[in-house]
Amino acid sequence: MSFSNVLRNENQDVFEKIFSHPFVQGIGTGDISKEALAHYIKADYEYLNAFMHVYGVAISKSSNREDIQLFNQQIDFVLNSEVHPHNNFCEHIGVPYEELQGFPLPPTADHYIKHMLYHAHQGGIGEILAALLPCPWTYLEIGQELLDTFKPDSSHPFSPWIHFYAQKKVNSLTEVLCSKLDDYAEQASEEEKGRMREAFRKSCQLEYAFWDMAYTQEEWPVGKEAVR
Ligand SMILES: Cc1ncc(C[n+]2csc(CCO)c2C)c(N)n1
Repeated sequence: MSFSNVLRNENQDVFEKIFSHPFVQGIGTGDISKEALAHYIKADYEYLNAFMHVYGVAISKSSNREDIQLFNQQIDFVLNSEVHPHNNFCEHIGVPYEELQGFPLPPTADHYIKHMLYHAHQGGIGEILAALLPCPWTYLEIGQELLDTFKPDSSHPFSPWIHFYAQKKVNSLTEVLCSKLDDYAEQASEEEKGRMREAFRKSCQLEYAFWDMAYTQEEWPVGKEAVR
């Protein structure tokens, strides 16, 4: 079995918890509060900025053009395509996207980006890929699950979001990251593979926690007002 499939299998428990989370199920039923959607968009906009920084660090550690090309393609997707699912949520709640940008991250999203940046700076390309992979992989499977279960048509408020993540392009972006991770895993020591497994699992847990953060509209318990 490939290393990426080992990672996927040993995190089946967390993937299932993500599919059944009330925010994710709410995308399927079309029923989520406007406040939770706005909270999600505010945090995700900043999260995606940090995600591109992680790809930037990966580019700086790349030793060949094939890897640079792969990370560049992922940045292009985040920059130019991921605005579509965000716009779907924004249109639904009737708030312009621009009004939800530039907010400080709540604790869980802050934890998630710092976890990825830690592996970006401390690890090699294999470890960075392991930390990044749950991000497209969980969204691809959420899209596929919601498409199969709810079969949204054009009257469904989140049909564009569901179709976006269930699409072939997200599948191929995930597959290419998996096969690159498998290449690096073949050369990696047992210790390095241990760090990859740890990074992957924590990102899965943080994907779950991110949905929960948006659903509960998590804030810092004290000192929320910015100090300038
Ligand atoms: C918290 C959070 N996790 C995952 C995604 C989805 N996503 C982010 S980047 C990317 C492309 C992979 O390079 C995909 C599919 C999101 N928007 N927010």
